[in-house]
Amino acid sequence: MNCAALRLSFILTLSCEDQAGIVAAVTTELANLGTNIAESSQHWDRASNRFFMRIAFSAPAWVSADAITKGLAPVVNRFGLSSRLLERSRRPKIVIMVSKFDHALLHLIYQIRVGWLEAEVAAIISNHEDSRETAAWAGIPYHVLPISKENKQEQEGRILAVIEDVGADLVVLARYMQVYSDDLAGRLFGKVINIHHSFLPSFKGARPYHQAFEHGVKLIGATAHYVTAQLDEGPIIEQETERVTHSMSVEDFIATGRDIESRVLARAIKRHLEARVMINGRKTVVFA
Ligand SMILES: Nc1nc2c(c(=O)[nH]1)N[C@@H](CN(C=O)c1ccc(C(=O)N[C@@H](CCC(=O)O)C(=O)O)cc1)CN2
Repeated sequence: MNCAALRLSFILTLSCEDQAGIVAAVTTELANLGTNIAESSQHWDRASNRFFMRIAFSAPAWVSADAITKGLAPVVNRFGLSSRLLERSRRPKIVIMVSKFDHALLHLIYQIRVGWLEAEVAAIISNHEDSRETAAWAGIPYHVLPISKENKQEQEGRILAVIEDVGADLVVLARYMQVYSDDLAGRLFGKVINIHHSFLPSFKGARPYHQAFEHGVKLIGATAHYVTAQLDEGPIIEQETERVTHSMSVEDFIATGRDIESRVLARAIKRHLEARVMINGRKTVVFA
């Protein structure tokens, strides 16, 4: 009999103030629960004196998530752990938000189709009609929610309704060019990833390629980050840059940037969905 068929996969992430004995206590309890550890990563952040850990493990099918949570409770209380247990039995659901530029959206659909990104696109939300055909081709529900200064609050309520209706685990802003209100950004903190088309913290806000072009930069880049009320200042998850030269136009910057944006966003989502990203104040810990 294939023993792997009778096991469930979990990921445990935890953080706390650094102190001795955390790894030993956690792994001992996991062993007592009959689990097999497949991957373990740790990081002590000197600046904040906080300890971060990510453990991927499998458990016999009769060991439920509740049993693991109960078994770990004494360790959680002893060390004051902030912990999260993720069961990897179902594909995570994502909602992708897009405006007019669809390169990042198309790249995500492709990476899911070829199996590199394990996720289900439960819905696409846009403030424009431009990606309706793409959604129909991919068999994904498409919600057009036009936005204006007058209807912003109502439109954001409809965004929330879609996210809640489909049970989204993550919202992806794939060049969605509208600023989330402080309320929406706050309510969804840690659950919304944006791709900004610059090497942050340079060139926040609108038209970063034009800003970069005017500054005569020799590198352009893209940054995937969690969305916060402070525009393009959320905890950074993934970045990449590429060289540019004086002979390139701003249109060349935009064309070069499309591939960088798509790759960076896809890597950030993959790492988030695998619980490899832990928020550490205004920064992140990203376990490879
Ligand atoms: N609260 C937040 N909302 C959003 C963030 C964020 O970090 N926090 N990221 C943006 C994406 N973005 C850059 O990556 C961005 C989007 C829009 C603008 C902007 O100035 N938009 C104009 C309208 C532009 C248009 O309609 O074409 C505006 O809102 O007045 C700047 C940066 C997503 N939201």
